[in-house]
Parts: sequence; C-alpha cells; structure tokens
Amino acid sequence: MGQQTTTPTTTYHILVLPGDHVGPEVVTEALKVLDVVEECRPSLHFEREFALAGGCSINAHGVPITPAVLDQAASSDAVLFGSVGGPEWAGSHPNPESGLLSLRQRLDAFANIRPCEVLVPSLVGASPIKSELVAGTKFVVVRENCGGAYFGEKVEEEDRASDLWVYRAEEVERCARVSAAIARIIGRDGRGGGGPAVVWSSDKANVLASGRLWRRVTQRVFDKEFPDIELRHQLADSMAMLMVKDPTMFNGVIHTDNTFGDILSDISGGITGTLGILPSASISGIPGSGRCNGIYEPVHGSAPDISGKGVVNPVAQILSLAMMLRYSFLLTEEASAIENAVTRVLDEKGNGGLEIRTKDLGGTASTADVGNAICTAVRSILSK
Ligand SMILES: NC(=O)C1=CN([C@@H]2O[C@H](COP(=O)(O)OP(=O)(O)OC[C@H]3O[C@@H](n4cnc5c(N)ncnc54)[C@H](O)[C@@H]3O)[C@@H](O)[C@H]2O)C=CC1
Ligand SMILES: CC(C)CC(=O)C(=O)O
Ligand SMILES: [Mg+2]
Repeated sequence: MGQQTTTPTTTYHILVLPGDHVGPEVVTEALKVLDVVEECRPSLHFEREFALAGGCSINAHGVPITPAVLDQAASSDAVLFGSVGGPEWAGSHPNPESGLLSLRQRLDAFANIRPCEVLVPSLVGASPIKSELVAGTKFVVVRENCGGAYFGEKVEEEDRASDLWVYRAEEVERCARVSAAIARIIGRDGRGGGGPAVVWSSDKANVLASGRLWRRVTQRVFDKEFPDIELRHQLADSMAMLMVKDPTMFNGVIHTDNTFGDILSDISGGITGTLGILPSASISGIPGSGRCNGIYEPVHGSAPDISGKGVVNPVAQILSLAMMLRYSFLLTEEASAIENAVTRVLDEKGNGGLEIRTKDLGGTASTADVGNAICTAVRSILSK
C-alpha cells in the first residue's frame, strides 16, 4: 500500500454576527462563498461561531452586544459583521449601532478601509454621474475608526447635547501609516504599479482644532516616514463636492477622520449608484505587516426599507469577506478569486450574457441568485 500524504489544515476562527434586517440575508450569501473556498482548498478550515449584535441582541439580552460576545470577538481571528439597526429600536438607549462602536473599540480596529471602484465598465450606467466622468474611478477611503466625535465624551440632556471631538497625535499617526501602506498597495495605476498612489488628507482645519492637529500630524508622519508618497490636503466640505463633480480626481487614498470618513464613504455609494457593492474592513494593524484581527462589514447599513424581500445586493458583504481573507488571513489568492468572481458575474450583462444583478443595479436577480452565481464563479476560478 502506498503512503498517503495529508496536507496539514490551517484553521481560522471567525465570529459571525449577522445583525439586523438585511444583515443576515447578505451574511448568508458571504458564508456560501466561504464554503466554496473551503471546498476548493481542503487545507483551509474556517471555523465559524455565531452570536448576536445590534437590535437582535437588545431583544435577546437587553444590550446591543454582551461582554461575552466582545470576548468571543477578541479571541477570534476575524469578525464577519452584518449591519445593525432599524426603526424598531429608534428609542433604545443604548441603540443597536453602539454595539458596533463597542466592538470596534474592543478590537482596537482603528483603520476602516473602504474601497470605491466602478467594478466593471458596464456598471458606469448605474451611476447617476455622467459615464465619461465616473469611468475609471478607483479610490480607497481610510477612515480613523476608534476616535473623534463618535467616541468622545457625550452629554445628552433633554435640551442640550454634545459630543467631544477629540484626537490624540498617536491616533492620527497610526491611521496615517495605514493610509501610506494602502497607497503603496494600490499604486498610482490602481493595480499596484507606477509608485505609491497619491494620499489626499481630508479635514476641516479651517474650523476645527482637531482638524488642525489632523493636518499637522499627518504632514509630519509623511515628511518623516514616507517622503516618496505625495500628500495633498483638501477640506472635507469641498472634497465632498469634488467627489461628485469629478470622481476620478481623488483616485488614490482618502485619509480622514471618523466622522468625515463615514460621510465621504457613503458618497462613494452615490458615485457607484448603490451602496450594495461597497465593502469595508476595520482592522487593528498595518496592512502588509502580518495577520491582524478585524471586522468585515459593508459600508451600507441594515436597509430596513428593502429587508425580507430577497432583493438586497450581497456583493458588498461578499467583497468584505474577500477583505477578511486578504487582511486578516493573508490569503491573497483566495481573496482575489472572490473579487474576480464578483466582477465576472457583474460583467455578464456587459458581455451579452445573463443579467445577474439585483434591483439597485437595474437588474431583476434575487440576493440568492447573485450569491449562487458568485459561488459558481469562485469554484471555477479556484479549481483551475
Ligand atoms: N455598519 C452598520 O451596522 C451600519 C448601520 N447603519 C444603520 O442602518 C440603518 C439604516 O440606515 P440608512 O440610513 O437607511 O442606510 P442604509 O445604508 O441601510 O440604506 C441606504 C439606502 O441604500 C439602500 N441599500 C443599502 N444597502 C443596500 C444593498 N446591499 N443593496 C441594495 N440597496 C442597498 C437601502 O435600501 C437604502 O435605500 C440605521 O439604523 C443605521 O444606523 C448604517 C450604516 C452602517
Ligand atoms: C456605527 C455605524 C452605524 C456608523 C456608520 O454609519 C458606519 O460605520 O458606516
Ligand atoms: Mg456609515
């Protein structure tokens, strides 16, 4: 009898928090894709634990995330997060969204990486912006994720409220290092070549003291540590206007604080015509410097207006899963396979094939149709 060789299995521990409304619908599709990766790569095992966060946790436990779930997240290799919130928890204190903020803080997931790309040429038509302006858009918002107004001390009284918008230099410095790392990864040509991409730092240094600190510290970090990377500064309000008027102007990296990053990354959805294709990774390390824990969630929210109908676009959650494989597990080949599968499926229409797009992209396919088509494409790519 010949000796059997067995490949050692690497196990990755993932905490899955499906969330509220469309969260579970899109997380289901992402997990189907993960099954396919596992099927095609027998040496990889993705151990999954499920728990509650958001409104569903308030209903079950009275809080948006329990200390036990925060501990589970901290001891996992990564968290797959479905969006949280909804009108039924409007009066709840704390609210579902604060569970996500607690999770970001607990994992110290300080860098929120939010790429925006018109994924395939035939998607330019989904944008409300003129095709010739939107074609070729490719930028990455790097948003500081654990500081600023979202985490500052709050006063909440009946007739008076405030949120302290505070930054320390170290928080700006580490975010700047992530922006620089992403600039090197994406490159000036958007495919890793041509030298590092331009970094656009966005702030309100004309009004906010925290904005002046942001600008000063960012400039110092780039002067000292990344003199080869071109750094430009743009006030956040005019940046918002220019992103719509001339989206390719900011091709490269947008380096910004928590509040502006939240808003500017939703403008990305206005550029692509939908939030349904925009992923995000909230990580606790510098990309390229090894494995780190992270929270992988779409840019979009729980979309209560379309939940339960089987029409939500699962692409953002599936691309967030690809980011998990890339940043938390360093499985770049498998991450690229998922990204290529998504573009292949979305491009079917452009190539005269079947239209496998959800309603937000002008199609009639269901959430599961899109998820299944991406699974088939991943299987085909990884089986080669
Ligand atoms: N990461 C998270 O958990 C986040 C949660 N939220 C919460 O989500 C709830 C709803 O917030 P909204 O302001 O309505 O923002 P939203 O992002 O949920 O929805 C905005 C619009 O985009 C559409 N949309 C979003 N994702 C889509 C997808 N995958 N496919 C097709 N269409 C999609 C929705 O139908 C809606 O018309 C709120 O409670 C909010 O606080 C908002 C943002 C992030
Ligand atoms: C805590 C979230 C609801 C904030 C948000 O909108 C986001 O992170 O995109
Ligand atoms: Mg947001």
